[in-house]
Amino acid sequence: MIKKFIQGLPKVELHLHIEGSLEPELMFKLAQRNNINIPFNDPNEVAKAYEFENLQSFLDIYYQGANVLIHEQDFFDLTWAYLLRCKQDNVIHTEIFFDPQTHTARGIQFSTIINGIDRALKQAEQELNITSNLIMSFLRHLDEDAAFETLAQALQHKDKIIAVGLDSSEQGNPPNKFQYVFQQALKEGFLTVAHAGEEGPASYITEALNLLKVSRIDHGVRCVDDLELLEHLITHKIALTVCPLSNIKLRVFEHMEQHNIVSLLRKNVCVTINSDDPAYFGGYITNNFLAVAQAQEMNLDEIAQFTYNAINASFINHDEKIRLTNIINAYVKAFK
Ligand SMILES: Nc1ncnc2[nH]cnc12
Ligand SMILES: [Zn+2]
Repeated sequence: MIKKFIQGLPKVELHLHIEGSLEPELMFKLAQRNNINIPFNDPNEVAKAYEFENLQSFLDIYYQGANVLIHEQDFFDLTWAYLLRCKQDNVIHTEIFFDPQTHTARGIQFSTIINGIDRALKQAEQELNITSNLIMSFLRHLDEDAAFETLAQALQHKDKIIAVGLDSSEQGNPPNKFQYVFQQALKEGFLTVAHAGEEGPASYITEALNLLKVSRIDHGVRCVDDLELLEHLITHKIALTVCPLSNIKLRVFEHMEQHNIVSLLRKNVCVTINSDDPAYFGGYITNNFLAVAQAQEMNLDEIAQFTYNAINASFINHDEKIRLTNIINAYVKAFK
């Protein structure tokens, strides 16, 4: 019954890297189409290579996979494939990241990337009834000057980007490294988010809140190491976009039974369930819900609360939040 409830539940995703939705089959297709060499013989071999020790061992393979993305149509195809998966999973709204520097470093134009992604998002609103927002993420292993350059490129596409974010290798690359570029992004009217407290310490979460003025924290599971911070998150309703299967694959937690997301939910932290890089971590959003529910017993109201939290933490306007909340209310009522 729980499984059926989760499958049918309308969902909102807030933490998805579009490059992380590149399935091995599409990677192969694009490699052939663009004449790019990849170090695998077939899609099965790719999937077998996805055994990770930590965040860095994943990132090394993830950036390599992105090399097959060259033309605007490639970025469209990548995004469209993800949106079709969203439809299957009953996702009604999604806020996705893209990493422009992964591509501009290879000579791909910023406009090629964003126009392909944006075209798919607009088509999904028309044809699939899925709304979306796009978040541009800076790579934190690069320096702040490179982030400033990327921000300058984004200014021509302000209408397509709602927020800036911060991702890639967390440890040793604290939020304070990017405080001036985030200040500038805020001045330009972008909202801000940041990956913090995934592998890095709770102090990175505090820094992201204080220096980068983030509206929500991506991952943030290490917040439990600082009780004052935990209280702050609860009082100020600051959302964490948690990615359960990612956390297991990257060994943030050893087993799903030990994951702290359900305990955080019961402490009234605004936690949400997301898929991060589903092509690499073995599951889209429904599978993330199922994996948590299989490992830790929850009732239907607790499961639905993840979606209510995601609606509240999303970057849609008040009227849209009410519209989506009513959709969930109707689903929960009909199911019971
Ligand atoms: N889980 C993750 N953490 C940091 N950077 C990422 N880029 C893609 N997935 C990421
Ligand atoms: Zn992420």
